[in-house]
Amino acid sequence: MTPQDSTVPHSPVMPALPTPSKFQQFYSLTKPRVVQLIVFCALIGMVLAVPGVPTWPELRLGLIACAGIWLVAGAAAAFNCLVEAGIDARMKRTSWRATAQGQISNQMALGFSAALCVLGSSILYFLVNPLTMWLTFATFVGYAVVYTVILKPLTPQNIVIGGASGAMPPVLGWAAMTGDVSPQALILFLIIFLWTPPHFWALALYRVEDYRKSGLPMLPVTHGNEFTRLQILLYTFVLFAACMMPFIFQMSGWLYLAVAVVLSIGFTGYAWALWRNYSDALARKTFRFSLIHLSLLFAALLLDHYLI
Ligand code: HEM
Ligand SMILES: CC(C)=CCC/C(C)=C/CC/C(C)=C/COP(=O)(O)OP(=O)(O)O
Repeated sequence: MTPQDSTVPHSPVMPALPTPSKFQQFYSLTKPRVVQLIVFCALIGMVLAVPGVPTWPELRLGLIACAGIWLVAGAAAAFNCLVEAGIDARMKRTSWRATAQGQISNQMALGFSAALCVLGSSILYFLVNPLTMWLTFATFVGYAVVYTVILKPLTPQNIVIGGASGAMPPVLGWAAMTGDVSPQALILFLIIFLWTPPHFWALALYRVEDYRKSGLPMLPVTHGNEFTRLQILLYTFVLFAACMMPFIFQMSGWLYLAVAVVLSIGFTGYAWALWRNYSDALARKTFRFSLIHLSLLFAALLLDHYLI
């Protein structure tokens, strides 16, 4: 059961969940599952940046960089929870958050976010390299300030432009290992960038009432269900092409290609089915499939790099 399930009002069958500990409350502000996938994508950037099997110093550098990126990404997520405490309180999906419930004060959340950001940035600056620190810090600002504070309340294209910060992890991983940003890393950036709109809009479709209440100009609220479904479909087409790029540009082999084709057909298939015949249940499945798509796509890059 997820925490948001506990917000079902006065359910006769659902016993109240025990109040989470202070540690759990702070930890959940870092959006752990999202950040896990973010760090995994950074890890794949690291793996592809190093030809063959990594040496022990490379492995150690990679693990340290993962820790630094993890901390700064968690800081960005916590800052988002702080800024959006009022909005989160209005939405069923997010109303359980400790900041929304007032269990963690604004000062505490700010201090927590700042501490994670300073710690993570210091690790990256002193133990990895300054370029990775600056890129990761720019990503923090991109998500915490540009997306959360400026774009999200301003335009339905918020997640498209803001998605650039979510797409940065492979670039950060690559920079950590090589001290440089390469075109190959930018291909991985492009894949996550194009994946983000169908990922988010599928969720926004079946959570549309939440977003209406929030007052945020999310696409299904401003442009309706049908237009959003069309956008999802179009993005999955372009994403399909982008997912072929690692093979075309010889960053991967046949294993990746086979997995990428199957996953892309799956994602486009969901988007097509959603376009033809909408239901909340299908939108939910499409959102869930987006997570499988990105996770397996990047796992295939890893396997391909080592096995073939
Ligand atoms: C601006 C970009 C993005 C937006 C607006 C967005 C939005 C969301 C939202 C609203 C959820 C919550 C779903 C729920 O509570 O049921 C979610 C879940 C998730 N997102 Fe994203 N997302 C973005 C980018 C990313 C990126 C870049 C990644 C990873 C690389 C990612 C990975 C995930 C994962 C793993 C979940 C599931 C979390 C869970 O099950 O608790 N998202 N996303
Ligand atoms: C330094 C670094 C790598 C930073 C990564 C930034 C980051 C955490 C990107 C993930 C994007 C994300 C959690 C979107 C959730 O959307 P939302 O915030 O609109 O969702 P909500 O409604 O659940 O708050």
